Amino acid sequence: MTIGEKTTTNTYLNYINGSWTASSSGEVDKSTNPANAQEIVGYIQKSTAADLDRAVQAAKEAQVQWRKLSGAARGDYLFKTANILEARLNDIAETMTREMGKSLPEAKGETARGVAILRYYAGEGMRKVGDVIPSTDSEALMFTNRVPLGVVGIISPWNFPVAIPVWKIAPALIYGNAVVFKPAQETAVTAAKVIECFAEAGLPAGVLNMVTGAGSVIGQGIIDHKDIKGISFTGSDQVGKLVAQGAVARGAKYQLEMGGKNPVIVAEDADLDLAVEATVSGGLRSTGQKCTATSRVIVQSKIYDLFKEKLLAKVNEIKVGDGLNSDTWMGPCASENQLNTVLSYIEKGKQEGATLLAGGKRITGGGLENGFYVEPTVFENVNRNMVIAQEEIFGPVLALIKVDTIEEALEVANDTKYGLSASIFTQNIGNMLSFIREMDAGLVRINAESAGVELQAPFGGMKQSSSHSREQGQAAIEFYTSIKTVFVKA
Ligand SMILES: NC(=O)c1ccc[n+]([C@@H]2O[C@H](COP(=O)([O-])OP(=O)(O)OC[C@H]3O[C@@H](n4cnc5c(N)ncnc54)[C@H](O)[C@@H]3O)[C@@H](O)[C@H]2O)c1
Ligand SMILES: O=CCCC(=O)C(=O)O
Repeated sequence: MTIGEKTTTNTYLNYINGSWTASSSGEVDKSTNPANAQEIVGYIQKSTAADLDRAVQAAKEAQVQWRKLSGAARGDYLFKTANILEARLNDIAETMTREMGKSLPEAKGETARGVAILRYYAGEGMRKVGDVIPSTDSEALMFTNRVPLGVVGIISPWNFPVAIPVWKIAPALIYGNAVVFKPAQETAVTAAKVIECFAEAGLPAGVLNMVTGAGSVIGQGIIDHKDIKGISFTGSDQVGKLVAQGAVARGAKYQLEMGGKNPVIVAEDADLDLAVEATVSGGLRSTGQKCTATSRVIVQSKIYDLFKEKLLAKVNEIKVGDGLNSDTWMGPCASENQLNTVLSYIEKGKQEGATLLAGGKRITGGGLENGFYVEPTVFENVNRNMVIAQEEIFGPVLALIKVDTIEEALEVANDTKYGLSASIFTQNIGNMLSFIREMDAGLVRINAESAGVELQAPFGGMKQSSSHSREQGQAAIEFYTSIKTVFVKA
């Protein structure tokens, strides 16, 4: 520890074959608080390929019995886990805020979402998994059944450290798979606390394993491991492409959920106060670090000036600070790397000729000097080809783009490689229908912000935002199982 660092630290271990275990490397990484880089939240294992191997072997052995349990019996473990997570909600949410910076109310909301996801998938153990299909042979019975993949590898990002792991682990388990989970190293303490809930629920040893460590070692190890039959990945499109290439090379199933460059269209007939509220919330909550965050604000020229004035008034009211403080609306960027990425995009925007209307700088005063804070930032005079209109920034930066017509708005909205989420504010049914029909995004929202995912509905993107698969709701069964068609004749 260097001088000035403070810690209440615990060291968090890997969870392998039902035991909390130190890495064979003997090395740990530290997880620090982005609101105050001198505070260490915990130490986490810097694992090796040998640790991963042990986890995969344990999962492989445990899956043999796990898949034989009824869906209801597997569901019971998820119900128990949900109750434990609910009882620990405050502690886990606080850890999340300390580890990645989002405000405590948002962290509590996310943890509560984790509880609801567990209950949803616990119930899924009692729902139908197949269909009876008429055979051409009148004496035969033909139907479909679903079988688990075996061992699945789960690789998750740092921005939703409870919800994303849970929305992958819960369906994987309920459909009879065993899991090897690699969380983002930035939020591995929160992840360990979530896994503690599964362990406390008495999940059989080996069914769920967690191995923390570098993406290039443990993530790549999951991609390459011959005994991992499916990989569910959420993260950047650069790493997602590596997952896809590696999985295809060895014939493993894979699922990718990646970035977004999500637009909101504000039509001239929109309720402007609602549109402003949703743009600020959708673009700047969680410091803009949601894959569904609004980053392009496409506004019809007739109401552009009024919308801009209202938007800037709201943005200027935002209170930035430590997410644990009750008056904080927006916390820091999740890491120094993330802060530097955001600042470099802001510089790029200025160089390309966009006009800075608000923010644009790191915040170092008022007790925030040890954190990775950036001002909520708004640009105008952005054209659709600029880097800030094309690349995912993953920070609190809004780019205003003026258009004349809804047709032009849709054309601009679709003009990126991404297609995750999008929203429109309008009262005109024709505009709504055009948007629903023509917007290339996996999630389209009318008169609602671009962020906000419901656990019972399919979630995923079009174009380069995803592998065209869907997570959550009943859609999850498509990834975590294979269909077996059964023909029976006495
Ligand atoms: N579409 C969605 O559902 C969704 C949700 C949340 C975040 N995201 C995206 O995630 C990104 C931010 O998260 P991030 O910075 O953690 O992403 P990232 O791609 O850097 O990391 C994601 C995970 O991949 C691991 N990883 C890194 N290198 C690897 C490698 N070579 N092989 C295998 N695994 C490796 C990381 O350790 C981490 O666990 C953004 O692009 C965001 O849009 C998408
Ligand atoms: O970061 C991706 C997930 C987004 C999400 O869960 C939400 O918008 O609610």
